[in-house]
Amino acid sequence: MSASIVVSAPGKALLAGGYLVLDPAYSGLVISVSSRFYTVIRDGGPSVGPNEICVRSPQFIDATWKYTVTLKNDEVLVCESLDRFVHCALQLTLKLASEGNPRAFAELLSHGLDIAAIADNDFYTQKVKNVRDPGEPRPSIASLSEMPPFCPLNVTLSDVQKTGMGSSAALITSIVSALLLKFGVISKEGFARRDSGDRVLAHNIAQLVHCLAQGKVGSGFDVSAAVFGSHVYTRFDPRVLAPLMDFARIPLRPVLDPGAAVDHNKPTWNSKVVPFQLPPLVRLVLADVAGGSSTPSLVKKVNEWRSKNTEDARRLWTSIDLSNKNMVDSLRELSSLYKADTEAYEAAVQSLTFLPPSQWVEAETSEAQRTVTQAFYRVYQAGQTTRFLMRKMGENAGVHIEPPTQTALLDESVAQAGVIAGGVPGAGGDDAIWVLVLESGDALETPLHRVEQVWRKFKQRTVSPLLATQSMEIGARVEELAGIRGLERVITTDDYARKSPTNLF
Ligand SMILES: Nc1ncnc2c1ncn2[C@@H]1O[C@H](COP(=O)(O)OP(=O)(O)OP(=O)(O)O)[C@@H](O)[C@H]1O
Ligand SMILES: C[C@@](O)(CCOP(=O)(O)O)CC(=O)O
Repeated sequence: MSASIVVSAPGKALLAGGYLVLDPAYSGLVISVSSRFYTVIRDGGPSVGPNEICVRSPQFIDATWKYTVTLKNDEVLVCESLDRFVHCALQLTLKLASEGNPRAFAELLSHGLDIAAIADNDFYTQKVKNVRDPGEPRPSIASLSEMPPFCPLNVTLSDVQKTGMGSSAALITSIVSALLLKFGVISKEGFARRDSGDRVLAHNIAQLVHCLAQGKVGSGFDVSAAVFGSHVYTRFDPRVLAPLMDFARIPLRPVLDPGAAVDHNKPTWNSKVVPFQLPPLVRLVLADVAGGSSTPSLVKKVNEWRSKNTEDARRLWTSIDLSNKNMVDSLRELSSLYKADTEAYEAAVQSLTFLPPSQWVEAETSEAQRTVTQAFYRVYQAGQTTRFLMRKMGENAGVHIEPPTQTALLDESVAQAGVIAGGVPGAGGDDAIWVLVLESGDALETPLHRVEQVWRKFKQRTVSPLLATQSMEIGARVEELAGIRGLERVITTDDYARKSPTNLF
Protein backbone atom coordinates (compact mmCIF):
# COMPACT_ATOMS: atom_id res chain seq x y z
CA MET A 1 0.00 0.00 0.00
CA SER A 2 1.39 3.46 -0.86
CA ALA A 3 1.76 6.12 1.83
CA SER A 4 -1.20 8.29 2.76
CA ILE A 5 -1.54 11.74 1.29
CA VAL A 6 -2.82 14.27 3.82
CA VAL A 7 -3.75 17.87 2.94
CA SER A 8 -5.26 20.37 5.35
CA ALA A 9 -7.00 23.67 4.56
CA PRO A 10 -7.96 26.44 6.99
CA GLY A 11 -11.35 27.92 7.85
CA LYS A 12 -11.96 31.65 7.47
CA ALA A 13 -13.59 34.80 8.80
CA LEU A 14 -14.41 37.73 6.50
CA LEU A 15 -13.75 40.66 8.84
CA ALA A 16 -14.53 43.37 6.28
CA GLY A 17 -16.11 43.48 2.86
CA GLY A 18 -19.28 41.39 3.22
CA TYR A 19 -21.51 41.97 0.12
CA LEU A 20 -19.00 44.45 -1.31
CA VAL A 21 -16.62 41.63 -2.20
CA LEU A 22 -19.21 40.18 -4.60
CA ASP A 23 -18.32 43.12 -6.86
CA PRO A 24 -14.78 43.18 -8.34
CA ALA A 25 -14.71 46.96 -7.78
CA TYR A 26 -14.36 46.36 -4.01
CA SER A 27 -12.27 44.12 -1.77
CA GLY A 28 -12.63 42.16 1.44
CA LEU A 29 -10.32 41.34 4.34
CA VAL A 30 -10.39 37.60 4.95
CA ILE A 31 -8.47 36.03 7.81
CA SER A 32 -7.73 32.33 7.55
CA VAL A 33 -7.83 30.68 10.92
CA SER A 34 -5.95 28.03 12.86
CA SER A 35 -8.85 25.53 12.66
CA ARG A 36 -8.40 23.23 9.70
CA PHE A 37 -10.10 20.59 7.57
CA TYR A 38 -8.07 17.45 6.73
CA THR A 39 -8.34 15.05 3.80
CA VAL A 40 -6.51 11.73 4.04
CA ILE A 41 -6.20 9.66 0.83
CA ARG A 42 -5.02 6.05 0.90
CA ASP A 43 -5.14 3.32 -1.72
CA GLY A 44 -8.37 1.38 -1.34
CA GLY A 45 -8.33 -1.46 1.18
CA PRO A 46 -10.07 -4.85 0.86
CA SER A 47 -13.56 -3.30 0.80
CA VAL A 48 -12.79 -0.97 -2.12
CA GLY A 49 -12.77 -2.48 -5.61
CA PRO A 50 -10.94 -1.28 -8.74
CA ASN A 51 -12.20 2.12 -9.92
CA GLU A 52 -14.11 2.53 -6.69
CA ILE A 53 -13.70 5.42 -4.29
CA CYS A 54 -14.91 5.28 -0.73
CA VAL A 55 -15.30 8.69 0.93
CA ARG A 56 -15.95 8.86 4.66
CA SER A 57 -16.57 11.59 7.21
CA PRO A 58 -15.98 9.47 10.32
CA GLN A 59 -17.11 12.20 12.75
CA PHE A 60 -20.68 11.82 11.42
CA ILE A 61 -23.24 9.03 11.49
CA ASP A 62 -24.11 7.55 8.07
CA ALA A 63 -21.40 9.51 6.30
CA THR A 64 -19.78 6.92 4.02
CA TRP A 65 -20.26 7.28 0.30
CA LYS A 66 -19.17 4.76 -2.35
CA TYR A 67 -18.47 6.06 -5.84
CA THR A 68 -17.82 4.04 -8.97
CA VAL A 69 -15.75 5.74 -11.64
CA THR A 70 -16.43 4.84 -15.28
CA LEU A 71 -13.74 5.54 -17.87
CA LYS A 72 -15.10 5.55 -21.41
CA ASN A 73 -13.78 7.25 -24.57
CA ASP A 74 -11.65 9.64 -22.53
CA GLU A 75 -14.65 10.54 -20.39
CA VAL A 76 -14.62 10.17 -16.62
CA LEU A 77 -17.97 9.72 -14.91
CA VAL A 78 -18.35 9.48 -11.17
CA CYS A 79 -21.71 8.07 -10.16
CA GLU A 80 -23.96 10.47 -8.22
CA SER A 81 -24.30 10.28 -4.48
CA LEU A 82 -25.94 12.21 -1.69
CA ASP A 83 -23.07 14.53 -0.80
CA ARG A 84 -23.08 17.03 -3.65
CA PHE A 85 -19.89 18.74 -2.49
CA VAL A 86 -17.86 15.54 -2.40
CA HIS A 87 -19.38 14.32 -5.68
CA CYS A 88 -18.48 17.56 -7.53
CA ALA A 89 -14.96 17.48 -6.07
CA LEU A 90 -14.39 13.93 -7.34
CA GLN A 91 -16.04 14.40 -10.73
CA LEU A 92 -14.10 17.51 -11.69
CA THR A 93 -10.73 16.69 -10.17
CA LEU A 94 -10.67 13.21 -11.68
CA LYS A 95 -11.63 14.65 -15.05
CA LEU A 96 -8.79 17.17 -14.83
CA ALA A 97 -6.35 14.43 -13.77
CA SER A 98 -7.38 12.16 -16.65
CA GLU A 99 -6.80 14.96 -19.16
CA GLY A 100 -3.09 14.96 -18.26
CA ASN A 101 -2.04 11.34 -18.61
CA PRO A 102 -5.06 9.04 -19.14
CA ARG A 103 -3.00 5.83 -18.86
CA ALA A 104 -1.27 6.66 -15.60
CA PHE A 105 -4.59 7.92 -14.29
CA ALA A 106 -6.37 4.66 -15.10
CA GLU A 107 -3.58 2.63 -13.52
CA LEU A 108 -3.71 4.59 -10.24
CA LEU A 109 -7.48 4.44 -10.09
CA SER A 110 -7.50 0.69 -10.62
CA HIS A 111 -6.33 0.26 -7.00
CA GLY A 112 -9.38 2.09 -5.71
CA LEU A 113 -9.15 4.94 -3.20
CA ASP A 114 -10.14 5.46 0.40
CA ILE A 115 -10.70 9.13 1.29
CA ALA A 116 -11.44 10.44 4.79
CA ALA A 117 -12.56 14.05 5.45
CA ILE A 118 -12.03 15.25 9.02
CA ALA A 119 -12.71 18.64 10.58
CA ASP A 120 -11.31 20.43 13.61
CA ASN A 121 -13.88 20.85 16.39
CA ASP A 122 -14.39 24.55 15.66
CA PHE A 123 -16.26 23.92 12.40
CA TYR A 124 -19.34 22.56 14.17
CA THR A 125 -21.19 23.62 17.32
CA GLN A 126 -19.95 21.19 19.98
CA LYS A 127 -22.58 19.61 22.14
CA VAL A 128 -20.01 18.66 24.75
CA LYS A 129 -20.49 20.97 27.70
CA ASN A 130 -17.82 22.68 29.71
CA VAL A 131 -15.65 19.75 30.80
CA ARG A 132 -13.75 21.93 33.28
CA ASP A 133 -16.82 23.25 34.99
CA PRO A 134 -19.76 20.87 34.48
CA GLY A 135 -22.19 23.35 36.13
CA GLU A 136 -21.46 25.90 33.39
CA PRO A 137 -23.51 25.24 30.24
CA ARG A 138 -21.28 27.25 27.87
CA PRO A 139 -17.79 26.18 26.85
CA SER A 140 -14.86 28.50 27.49
CA ILE A 141 -11.61 28.78 25.52
CA ALA A 142 -9.85 26.93 28.36
CA SER A 143 -12.38 24.07 28.37
CA LEU A 144 -12.43 23.82 24.56
CA SER A 145 -8.63 23.54 24.54
CA GLU A 146 -8.92 20.46 26.73
CA MET A 147 -11.33 18.64 24.42
CA PRO A 148 -9.86 15.83 22.32
CA PRO A 149 -9.20 16.75 18.71
CA PHE A 150 -11.73 15.81 15.99
CA CYS A 151 -14.60 15.05 18.38
CA PRO A 152 -17.19 12.57 17.13
CA LEU A 153 -20.46 14.43 16.62
CA ASN A 154 -22.94 11.59 17.02
CA VAL A 155 -25.31 13.14 14.42
CA THR A 156 -25.69 12.99 10.66
CA LEU A 157 -24.14 15.75 8.51
CA SER A 158 -27.56 17.22 7.78
CA ASP A 159 -28.29 17.60 11.51
CA VAL A 160 -25.06 19.29 12.51
CA GLN A 161 -24.87 23.00 13.30
CA LYS A 162 -22.04 24.76 11.47
CA THR A 163 -20.21 27.69 13.01
CA GLY A 164 -19.75 29.74 9.84
CA MET A 165 -16.05 29.00 9.34
CA GLY A 166 -16.44 27.82 5.79
CA SER A 167 -16.54 24.05 6.19
CA SER A 168 -17.44 23.43 2.56
CA ALA A 169 -14.66 25.64 1.15
CA ALA A 170 -12.03 24.04 3.43
CA LEU A 171 -13.39 20.56 2.64
CA ILE A 172 -13.32 21.12 -1.12
CA THR A 173 -9.88 22.72 -1.05
CA SER A 174 -8.36 19.88 0.95
CA ILE A 175 -9.99 17.09 -1.12
CA VAL A 176 -9.20 18.67 -4.47
CA SER A 177 -5.56 19.41 -3.55
CA ALA A 178 -5.02 15.92 -2.11
CA LEU A 179 -6.42 14.32 -5.31
CA LEU A 180 -4.26 16.52 -7.54
CA LEU A 181 -1.20 15.38 -5.56
CA LYS A 182 -2.29 11.74 -5.61
CA PHE A 183 -2.64 11.73 -9.41
CA GLY A 184 0.59 13.67 -9.92
CA VAL A 185 -1.16 16.68 -11.50
CA ILE A 186 0.70 18.94 -9.08
CA SER A 187 3.87 18.33 -7.08
CA LYS A 188 4.41 18.60 -3.33
CA GLU A 189 7.25 21.08 -3.90
CA GLY A 190 5.18 23.27 -6.22
CA PHE A 191 2.16 23.18 -3.93
CA ALA A 192 4.32 24.30 -1.00
CA ARG A 193 4.94 27.69 -2.65
CA ARG A 194 2.29 30.39 -2.33
CA ASP A 195 2.54 31.74 -5.87
CA SER A 196 3.24 28.52 -7.77
CA GLY A 197 1.20 27.40 -10.78
CA ASP A 198 0.40 24.22 -8.81
CA ARG A 199 -1.26 26.16 -6.01
CA VAL A 200 -3.10 28.40 -8.47
CA LEU A 201 -4.41 25.32 -10.32
CA ALA A 202 -5.66 23.88 -7.02
CA HIS A 203 -7.36 27.22 -6.33
CA ASN A 204 -9.03 27.45 -9.73
CA ILE A 205 -10.49 23.96 -9.63
CA ALA A 206 -11.58 24.36 -5.99
CA GLN A 207 -13.46 27.54 -6.99
CA LEU A 208 -15.17 25.72 -9.86
CA VAL A 209 -16.14 22.75 -7.67
CA HIS A 210 -17.45 25.03 -4.90
CA CYS A 211 -19.55 27.08 -7.34
CA LEU A 212 -21.05 23.98 -8.96
CA ALA A 213 -21.77 22.34 -5.61
CA GLN A 214 -23.38 25.48 -4.19
CA GLY A 215 -25.29 26.06 -7.41
CA LYS A 216 -24.12 29.68 -7.58
CA VAL A 217 -21.02 31.73 -8.24
CA GLY A 218 -20.25 33.52 -4.94
CA SER A 219 -17.32 35.87 -4.48
CA GLY A 220 -15.01 32.93 -3.72
CA PHE A 221 -13.22 34.60 -0.78
CA ASP A 222 -13.65 31.46 1.36
CA VAL A 223 -11.96 29.13 -1.14
CA SER A 224 -9.29 31.76 -1.76
CA ALA A 225 -8.52 31.92 2.00
CA ALA A 226 -8.51 28.11 2.24
CA VAL A 227 -5.88 28.00 -0.54
CA PHE A 228 -3.78 31.14 0.06
CA GLY A 229 -4.27 32.05 3.75
CA SER A 230 -5.18 35.54 5.07
CA HIS A 231 -5.37 38.30 2.49
CA VAL A 232 -7.18 41.25 1.03
CA TYR A 233 -9.30 39.63 -1.67
CA THR A 234 -10.68 41.01 -4.91
CA ARG A 235 -12.88 38.55 -6.75
CA PHE A 236 -12.34 36.89 -10.15
CA ASP A 237 -14.55 37.62 -13.14
CA PRO A 238 -17.47 35.20 -12.72
CA ARG A 239 -17.66 34.82 -16.52
CA VAL A 240 -14.44 32.78 -16.43
CA LEU A 241 -16.44 29.85 -15.10
CA ALA A 242 -19.37 30.16 -17.50
CA PRO A 243 -18.11 27.69 -20.14
CA LEU A 244 -17.33 25.11 -17.48
CA MET A 245 -20.84 24.82 -16.13
CA ASP A 246 -21.26 22.09 -18.76
CA PHE A 247 -18.00 20.56 -17.61
CA ALA A 248 -18.73 16.99 -18.72
CA ARG A 249 -18.03 17.80 -22.35
CA ILE A 250 -15.37 20.50 -22.17
CA PRO A 251 -11.68 20.00 -21.35
CA LEU A 252 -10.99 21.70 -18.03
CA ARG A 253 -7.26 22.26 -18.37
CA PRO A 254 -7.33 25.18 -20.85
CA VAL A 255 -9.51 27.21 -18.49
CA LEU A 256 -8.13 26.14 -15.11
CA ASP A 257 -4.40 25.68 -15.67
CA PRO A 258 -2.51 28.98 -15.20
CA GLY A 259 0.18 27.55 -17.51
CA ALA A 260 -2.24 27.05 -20.43
CA ALA A 261 -2.06 29.37 -23.44
CA VAL A 262 -4.09 32.56 -22.85
CA ASP A 263 -7.01 33.27 -25.18
CA HIS A 264 -7.26 37.07 -25.16
CA ASN A 265 -10.90 36.98 -26.21
CA LYS A 266 -11.95 35.14 -23.07
CA PRO A 267 -12.22 36.29 -19.44
CA THR A 268 -9.28 35.22 -17.28
CA TRP A 269 -8.75 34.38 -13.62
CA ASN A 270 -8.19 37.92 -12.44
CA SER A 271 -8.76 37.64 -8.70
CA LYS A 272 -6.29 39.56 -6.53
CA VAL A 273 -4.73 38.16 -3.39
CA VAL A 274 -2.71 40.62 -1.29
CA PRO A 275 -1.26 38.79 1.74
CA PHE A 276 -2.18 40.18 5.15
CA GLN A 277 -1.31 39.53 8.79
CA LEU A 278 -2.78 40.99 11.95
CA PRO A 279 -0.22 43.07 13.83
CA PRO A 280 1.72 41.62 16.80
CA LEU A 281 -0.08 41.34 20.15
CA VAL A 282 -3.48 41.42 18.44
CA ARG A 283 -5.63 38.32 18.70
CA LEU A 284 -8.70 37.46 16.68
CA VAL A 285 -11.49 35.80 18.68
CA LEU A 286 -14.60 34.32 17.09
CA ALA A 287 -17.84 33.34 18.74
CA ASP A 288 -20.52 30.93 17.68
CA VAL A 289 -23.85 32.60 18.44
CA ALA A 290 -26.87 30.33 18.70
CA GLY A 291 -29.06 32.23 16.27
CA GLY A 292 -29.15 31.18 12.64
CA SER A 293 -29.42 33.16 9.42
CA SER A 294 -29.61 32.20 5.77
CA THR A 295 -26.79 33.82 3.78
CA PRO A 296 -28.43 33.31 0.33
CA SER A 297 -31.62 35.11 1.36
CA LEU A 298 -29.68 38.01 2.90
CA VAL A 299 -27.60 38.31 -0.27
CA LYS A 300 -30.71 38.20 -2.47
CA LYS A 301 -32.40 41.05 -0.58
CA VAL A 302 -29.28 43.22 -0.47
CA ASN A 303 -28.69 42.72 -4.20
CA GLU A 304 -32.33 43.57 -4.94
CA TRP A 305 -32.13 46.84 -2.99
CA ARG A 306 -28.80 47.69 -4.62
CA SER A 307 -30.08 47.16 -8.14
CA LYS A 308 -33.15 49.37 -7.51
CA ASN A 309 -31.27 52.15 -5.69
CA THR A 310 -28.07 52.41 -7.67
CA GLU A 311 -27.00 55.91 -6.62
CA ASP A 312 -27.72 55.48 -2.89
CA ALA A 313 -26.07 52.07 -3.00
CA ARG A 314 -23.00 53.45 -4.77
CA ARG A 315 -22.60 56.09 -2.06
CA LEU A 316 -23.06 53.57 0.74
CA TRP A 317 -20.72 51.01 -0.85
CA THR A 318 -18.08 53.73 -1.32
CA SER A 319 -18.31 54.77 2.35
CA ILE A 320 -18.09 51.19 3.59
CA ASP A 321 -15.15 50.51 1.29
CA LEU A 322 -13.34 53.58 2.62
CA SER A 323 -13.93 52.49 6.21
CA ASN A 324 -12.77 48.93 5.42
CA LYS A 325 -9.62 50.30 3.78
CA ASN A 326 -8.98 52.51 6.82
CA MET A 327 -9.10 49.43 9.01
CA VAL A 328 -6.72 47.46 6.77
CA ASP A 329 -4.31 50.40 6.42
CA SER A 330 -4.21 51.07 10.17
CA LEU A 331 -3.62 47.38 10.94
CA ARG A 332 -0.78 47.36 8.42
CA GLU A 333 0.64 50.57 9.89
CA LEU A 334 0.65 48.90 13.31
CA SER A 335 2.78 46.03 11.96
CA SER A 336 5.25 48.60 10.61
CA LEU A 337 5.27 50.53 13.90
CA TYR A 338 6.09 47.30 15.74
CA LYS A 339 9.07 46.74 13.46
CA ALA A 340 10.25 50.33 13.74
CA ASP A 341 10.08 50.60 17.54
CA THR A 342 9.11 47.37 19.26
CA GLU A 343 9.64 48.77 22.74
CA ALA A 344 7.26 51.70 22.25
CA TYR A 345 4.71 49.40 20.60
CA GLU A 346 4.77 46.94 23.49
CA ALA A 347 4.56 49.72 26.07
CA ALA A 348 1.56 51.26 24.27
CA VAL A 349 -0.22 47.90 24.14
CA GLN A 350 0.49 47.38 27.82
CA SER A 351 -1.20 50.66 28.76
CA LEU A 352 -4.16 50.31 26.33
CA THR A 353 -4.90 46.86 27.74
CA PHE A 354 -6.38 48.45 30.86
CA LEU A 355 -8.49 51.10 29.12
CA PRO A 356 -11.58 50.89 26.93
CA PRO A 357 -10.99 52.30 23.42
CA SER A 358 -13.04 55.42 24.20
CA GLN A 359 -10.27 56.46 26.66
CA TRP A 360 -7.27 55.49 24.53
CA VAL A 361 -6.48 58.89 23.06
CA GLU A 362 -6.39 60.44 26.53
CA ALA A 363 -3.82 57.91 27.78
CA GLU A 364 -0.65 59.59 29.04
CA THR A 365 2.23 58.20 26.99
CA SER A 366 5.45 59.12 25.21
CA GLU A 367 5.40 60.52 21.68
CA ALA A 368 6.35 57.14 20.12
CA GLN A 369 3.66 55.36 22.09
CA ARG A 370 1.10 57.97 21.07
CA THR A 371 1.65 57.14 17.38
CA VAL A 372 0.88 53.48 18.18
CA THR A 373 -2.15 54.43 20.30
CA GLN A 374 -3.55 56.58 17.51
CA ALA A 375 -3.22 53.76 14.98
CA PHE A 376 -5.04 51.38 17.34
CA TYR A 377 -7.71 54.02 17.84
CA ARG A 378 -8.16 54.34 14.06
CA VAL A 379 -8.78 50.58 13.87
CA TYR A 380 -11.44 50.99 16.58
CA GLN A 381 -13.05 53.91 14.74
CA ALA A 382 -13.05 52.10 11.40
CA GLY A 383 -14.61 49.04 13.03
CA GLN A 384 -17.38 51.11 14.57
CA THR A 385 -17.98 53.06 11.34
CA THR A 386 -18.22 49.88 9.28
CA ARG A 387 -20.70 48.42 11.77
CA PHE A 388 -22.85 51.56 11.56
CA LEU A 389 -22.80 51.50 7.75
CA MET A 390 -23.51 47.75 7.55
CA ARG A 391 -26.53 48.27 9.82
CA LYS A 392 -27.63 50.96 7.39
CA MET A 393 -27.22 48.52 4.49
CA GLY A 394 -29.42 46.07 6.39
CA GLU A 395 -32.10 48.70 7.15
CA ASN A 396 -32.19 49.73 3.49
CA ALA A 397 -32.54 46.15 2.26
CA GLY A 398 -34.98 45.19 5.01
CA VAL A 399 -32.73 42.50 6.50
CA HIS A 400 -30.84 42.09 9.76
CA ILE A 401 -27.16 42.23 8.86
CA GLU A 402 -26.32 43.21 12.42
CA PRO A 403 -29.49 42.27 14.30
CA PRO A 404 -30.29 44.17 17.56
CA THR A 405 -29.11 41.28 19.76
CA GLN A 406 -25.78 41.25 17.95
CA THR A 407 -25.54 45.04 18.35
CA ALA A 408 -26.02 44.67 22.11
CA LEU A 409 -23.43 41.87 22.26
CA LEU A 410 -20.88 43.74 20.14
CA ASP A 411 -21.39 47.09 21.93
CA GLU A 412 -20.69 45.45 25.25
CA SER A 413 -17.72 43.47 23.91
CA VAL A 414 -16.08 46.47 22.23
CA ALA A 415 -16.54 48.62 25.37
CA GLN A 416 -14.20 46.34 27.37
CA ALA A 417 -10.69 47.46 28.27
CA GLY A 418 -8.18 46.29 25.66
CA VAL A 419 -10.73 45.36 22.98
CA ILE A 420 -9.90 46.93 19.62
CA ALA A 421 -12.83 46.20 17.30
CA GLY A 422 -15.60 43.76 16.50
CA GLY A 423 -18.30 42.96 14.02
CA VAL A 424 -20.45 40.34 12.35
CA PRO A 425 -18.37 38.31 9.88
CA GLY A 426 -19.25 37.74 6.23
CA ALA A 427 -22.91 38.24 5.42
CA GLY A 428 -23.68 38.94 9.09
CA GLY A 429 -26.93 37.79 10.65
CA ASP A 430 -27.48 36.09 13.91
CA ASP A 431 -24.90 33.34 14.06
CA ALA A 432 -21.39 34.63 14.72
CA ILE A 433 -19.28 37.60 15.79
CA TRP A 434 -15.58 38.47 15.62
CA VAL A 435 -13.55 40.59 18.00
CA LEU A 436 -9.94 41.80 18.00
CA VAL A 437 -8.33 42.00 21.43
CA LEU A 438 -4.94 43.09 22.72
CA GLU A 439 -2.83 40.19 23.90
CA SER A 440 -1.45 41.54 27.12
CA GLY A 441 -2.30 41.95 30.79
CA ASP A 442 -2.23 39.73 33.86
CA ALA A 443 -3.13 36.08 33.46
CA LEU A 444 -6.70 36.54 34.71
CA GLU A 445 -7.27 40.10 33.67
CA THR A 446 -6.69 39.95 29.94
CA PRO A 447 -8.98 41.60 27.37
CA LEU A 448 -9.79 38.08 26.15
CA HIS A 449 -10.89 37.12 29.64
CA ARG A 450 -13.14 40.22 29.87
CA VAL A 451 -14.74 39.44 26.53
CA GLU A 452 -15.34 35.85 27.59
CA GLN A 453 -17.10 37.12 30.72
CA VAL A 454 -19.39 39.33 28.61
CA TRP A 455 -20.24 36.40 26.35
CA ARG A 456 -20.81 34.02 29.23
CA LYS A 457 -23.22 36.43 30.95
CA PHE A 458 -25.07 37.49 27.80
CA LYS A 459 -28.70 36.57 28.32
CA GLN A 460 -30.35 37.04 24.92
CA ARG A 461 -28.34 34.36 23.09
CA THR A 462 -26.00 31.48 23.89
CA VAL A 463 -22.59 32.74 22.87
CA SER A 464 -19.70 30.26 22.75
CA PRO A 465 -16.13 31.23 21.95
CA LEU A 466 -14.29 29.25 19.29
CA LEU A 467 -10.68 28.20 19.64
CA ALA A 468 -9.57 29.60 16.31
CA THR A 469 -6.98 32.34 16.12
CA GLN A 470 -5.35 33.81 13.02
CA SER A 471 -3.38 31.20 11.07
CA MET A 472 0.12 32.26 10.14
CA GLU A 473 0.33 29.55 7.44
CA ILE A 474 0.10 30.23 3.72
CA GLY A 475 -3.18 28.32 3.50
CA ALA A 476 -3.63 24.72 2.38
CA ARG A 477 -0.64 22.50 3.13
CA VAL A 478 0.59 18.91 2.99
CA GLU A 479 0.72 17.18 6.38
CA GLU A 480 2.20 14.00 7.84
CA LEU A 481 -0.51 11.68 9.17
CA ALA A 482 1.50 10.97 12.32
CA GLY A 483 2.18 14.68 12.83
CA ILE A 484 -1.45 15.58 13.54
CA ARG A 485 -2.61 14.51 17.00
CA GLY A 486 -5.64 12.24 16.89
CA LEU A 487 -5.96 12.09 13.09
CA GLU A 488 -4.93 8.46 12.65
CA ARG A 489 -7.30 7.41 15.43
CA VAL A 490 -10.27 8.97 13.61
CA ILE A 491 -9.66 7.02 10.43
CA THR A 492 -8.92 3.70 12.10
CA THR A 493 -11.59 3.55 14.84
CA ASP A 494 -14.80 1.70 13.94
CA ASP A 495 -18.06 3.57 14.41
CA TYR A 496 -16.11 6.67 15.50
CA ALA A 497 -19.09 9.04 15.21
CA ARG A 498 -20.88 7.34 18.09
CA LYS A 499 -17.91 7.28 20.49
CA SER A 500 -18.13 9.52 23.51
CA PRO A 501 -15.48 12.27 23.36
CA THR A 502 -14.61 11.73 27.03
CA ASN A 503 -13.56 8.14 26.23
CA LEU A 504 -11.08 9.46 23.71
CA PHE A 505 -8.75 11.04 26.27
N1 LIG B 1 -17.22 16.83 7.36
C1 LIG B 1 -17.83 16.89 6.18
N2 LIG B 1 -17.83 15.84 5.35
C2 LIG B 1 -18.45 15.89 4.15
N3 LIG B 1 -19.11 16.95 3.69
C3 LIG B 1 -19.13 18.03 4.47
C4 LIG B 1 -18.50 18.07 5.74
N4 LIG B 1 -18.71 19.30 6.29
C5 LIG B 1 -19.43 20.00 5.39
N5 LIG B 1 -19.68 19.26 4.30
C6 LIG B 1 -20.43 19.62 3.09
O1 LIG B 1 -20.56 21.01 3.05
C7 LIG B 1 -21.95 21.35 3.03
C8 LIG B 1 -22.16 22.68 3.76
O2 LIG B 1 -21.83 23.66 2.86
P1 LIG B 1 -22.49 25.12 2.86
O3 LIG B 1 -21.91 25.84 1.70
O4 LIG B 1 -23.95 24.98 3.06
O5 LIG B 1 -21.94 25.69 4.20
P2 LIG B 1 -20.71 26.63 4.52
O6 LIG B 1 -21.02 27.99 3.97
O7 LIG B 1 -19.44 26.01 4.14
O8 LIG B 1 -20.90 26.64 6.07
P3 LIG B 1 -20.08 27.24 7.23
O9 LIG B 1 -19.43 28.50 6.69
O10 LIG B 1 -21.12 27.52 8.27
O11 LIG B 1 -19.11 26.20 7.65
C9 LIG B 1 -22.63 20.19 3.73
O12 LIG B 1 -23.98 20.11 3.33
C10 LIG B 1 -21.82 19.02 3.20
O13 LIG B 1 -22.24 18.67 1.89
C1 LIG C 1 -22.26 38.16 1.50
C2 LIG C 1 -20.93 37.60 1.07
O1 LIG C 1 -20.13 38.70 0.61
C3 LIG C 1 -20.17 37.00 2.24
C4 LIG C 1 -20.75 35.75 2.82
O2 LIG C 1 -19.84 35.30 3.83
P1 LIG C 1 -20.17 34.16 4.89
O3 LIG C 1 -20.44 32.92 4.13
O4 LIG C 1 -21.32 34.67 5.71
O5 LIG C 1 -18.89 34.09 5.70
C5 LIG C 1 -21.14 36.59 -0.04
C6 LIG C 1 -19.86 36.20 -0.79
O6 LIG C 1 -18.85 36.90 -0.67
O7 LIG C 1 -19.88 35.20 -1.52
